[in-house]
Order: sequence, then structure tokens, then C-alpha cells
Amino acid sequence: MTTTIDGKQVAATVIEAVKAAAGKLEKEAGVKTGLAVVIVGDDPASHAYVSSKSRMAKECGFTSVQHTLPEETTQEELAALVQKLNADDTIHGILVQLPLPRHLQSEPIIQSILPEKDVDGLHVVNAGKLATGDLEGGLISCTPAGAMVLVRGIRGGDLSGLNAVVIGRSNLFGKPMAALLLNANATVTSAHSRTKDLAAVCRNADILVAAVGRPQMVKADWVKPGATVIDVGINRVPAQERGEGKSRLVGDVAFGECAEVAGAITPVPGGVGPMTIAMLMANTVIAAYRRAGLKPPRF
Ligand SMILES: NC(=O)C1=CN([C@@H]2O[C@H](COP(=O)(O)OP(=O)(O)OC[C@H]3O[C@@H](n4cnc5c(N)ncnc54)[C@H](OP(=O)(O)O)[C@@H]3O)[C@@H](O)[C@H]2O)C=CC1
Ligand SMILES: Nc1nc(=O)c2c([nH]1)NC[C@@H]1CN(c3ccc(C(=O)N[C@@H](CCC(=O)O)C(=O)O)cc3)C=[N+]21
Repeated sequence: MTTTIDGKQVAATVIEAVKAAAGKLEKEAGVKTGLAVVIVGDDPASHAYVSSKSRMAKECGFTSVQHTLPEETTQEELAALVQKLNADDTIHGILVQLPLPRHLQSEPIIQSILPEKDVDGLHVVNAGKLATGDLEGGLISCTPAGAMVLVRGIRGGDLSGLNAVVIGRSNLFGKPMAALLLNANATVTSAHSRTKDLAAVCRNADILVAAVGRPQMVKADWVKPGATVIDVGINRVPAQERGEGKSRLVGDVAFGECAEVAGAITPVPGGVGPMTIAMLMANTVIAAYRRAGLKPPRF
């Protein structure tokens, strides 16, 4: 029997633990956890993500501030806002929603966030800690951290002897995901657009993770029978059956056919997506504990 992994339910469990941790920090140290989310421009999908992040932060009992900047914001104005948030003691986590409008450079902005407030895990200090196997000292990118929680739920914490294939090598997802799997003792392959015979590479995977941005690219005959399939892709495609101009979300995996071969598989929506938001909350409360000189809980 194939297991459909319920990311919503796992995310709800993480959120309960975050709420409890935030409550304890407030009661015992008088510290209210604070998250600042910065969004520039008016991309509707980005606005939808950002408002669900702000809403969830409030639900966790955090101070939640959202900075919505106009499309024509300059590099200097955005940099000045990050400096202000860096210096603000009530803010423990800063997230700058990506992508930024084309006239802005995201890299200098991300690298100017204090590493201890970089709840996206994109600062070189945090990426470097993960790459060198220091999983407790830094902050780990939310989506791979969330995907890893789902893998652990199926395969346990030690992946010794298992082959893992990650399709995609972005700094936001593919690279940190490969690092986490390697850290858990899997034998890891990073596949990408230059990989030869991707289907054959994937068929070798006990754990197959797809983060490409191509709707339903992974087919049933790419999946090893019994494999754990984690679909990170978020693709909005036209859905004529719902009426003119309507769309629906699909992942990078052809869910129906792959579910017949896989041992466990994440759906889209309802898989990795909700975990991303939950792990953002977890990273923020971790940052607040560290700032207060306390050992943070593990999620
Ligand atoms: N659920 C969630 O919370 C999140 C979902 N996402 C989703 O995950 C997907 C990937 O995101 P992200 O990592 O930021 O994307 P990027 O566009 O940064 O990276 C895509 C990767 O896919 C590789 N790729 C592209 N085409 C192919 C192909 N034909 N065969 C094999 N590999 C290919 C690229 O290879 P190369 O490097 O060679 O160009 C690249 O490494 C997107 O759908 C995004 O929306 C992202 C973040 C969070
Ligand atoms: N600095 C930065 N950090 C990010 O982590 C980041 C980002 N920028 N830019 C965009 C991507 C994308 N991303 C998602 C978050 C939640 C869902 C999510 O909740 N998805 C729901 C469905 C949502 C819907 O229905 O539209 C689900 O899959 O069930 C998806 C995608 C975070 N990203």
C-alpha cells in the first residue's frame, strides 16, 4: 500500500510544538518571539505566501510585522530596512520574500541579514554550517528542513545504505537538501539540467526528491518500486475543467501514476508546502531562544 504523506498534518504538529516553545520563552524569560517579513512589489503569488506566513506567526503567538514595499523601491531603501530590522531587539527572524523585482539584487540583501536572524538559512554562514555538518549551530533553509522531517517520518533518522537522488541544485533547496540527506548517511546524487539519462539515475533512488519547477516531469517509470517520493515543485497550470481562466497547483511529479509505484509520496498541494511555513516558525523561535541565551528545542 502506498502512503500519501500528509504534510498538512505533520506541519500542524510542528506548529503546536512551536506555540508551546514560544509560550514557554515568554513565560520564563519574558521574551516574545518576533518575525519580520519583507515583500517588494506586487506579485500576487508572493503576496499570498507572505500573508499566510504573517498569519501563522500570529497564530504561534509571535510579534509579526510585515513590510510591504512598492515595486519602485531602491536597493538602498531595501538595504536600510534590513539594517533597521537587524538592530531591532524585538525581531528574531527576518525573511525577505524572493524573487525580488528585476532591478534589485537579492544576494547583497540576503548577505546583509545578520546570520542569527536569517530564518531562510540563505546567509553564507548558515549555508556553510550546514555544509560542514554543524546542524545545531546555524539556521537551515525551511523547505529542505521540512522535507527532511517528512523523510524521517517514513525512513527514520538514519538513512545508512539508502540511495537518495535530489533533482535540482538551487541554493534555496537542492543544495541544502542534498547536505541534509548526506548528513543522515544517505548516498546522495545531485541531478540537474545537465544530468545524462535522468530517468535511469532516478530509478536508483530509495528516496527521490524533485525540485525543478517543471509540472509533472517525474513519471512512474522513473520511480523505484517502494521508493519515498518527495515533490517540492509548485506549478500553477491551467485547469479548463474548473472553467475559463481557472488554474490548479501541480508538483514536479506525475502524482497519480507515481503513487502506484512509490512506497510513500507527498501530494501537491498538502505536502512540502505547509512544512515550509511550519519550519519558518520553528527557525524563528529557535533564533529567539538563542538570543535569550537558552538552548532551543528541536523540531
Ligand atoms: N514547496 C515549497 O515550499 C517550495 C517550492 N519550491 C518549488 O520548487 C521548485 C524548484 O525551486 P528552486 O529550487 O527555487 O528552482 P530553481 O529554478 O532555482 O532551480 C531549478 C533546478 O532544476 C534544474 N532543472 C531544470 N530543468 C531541468 C531538467 N529538465 N532536468 C533536470 N533538472 C532540471 C535546474 O538545473 P540547473 O542548475 O542545471 O539549471 C536547477 O538546478 C519550483 O517549482 C518552486 O516553486 C521552491 C521553494 C519552496
Ligand atoms: N525568501 C523566500 N523563502 C521561501 O521559503 C520562499 C520564497 N522566498 N519565495 C517563494 C518560495 C515558495 N514557497 C512556498 C511556501 C509555502 C507554500 C505552500 O504553503 N503551499 C501550499 C499551497 C498553497 C496554495 O494553495 O497556493 C501547499 O503546497 O499545500 C508553497 C511555496 C516559499 N518560498
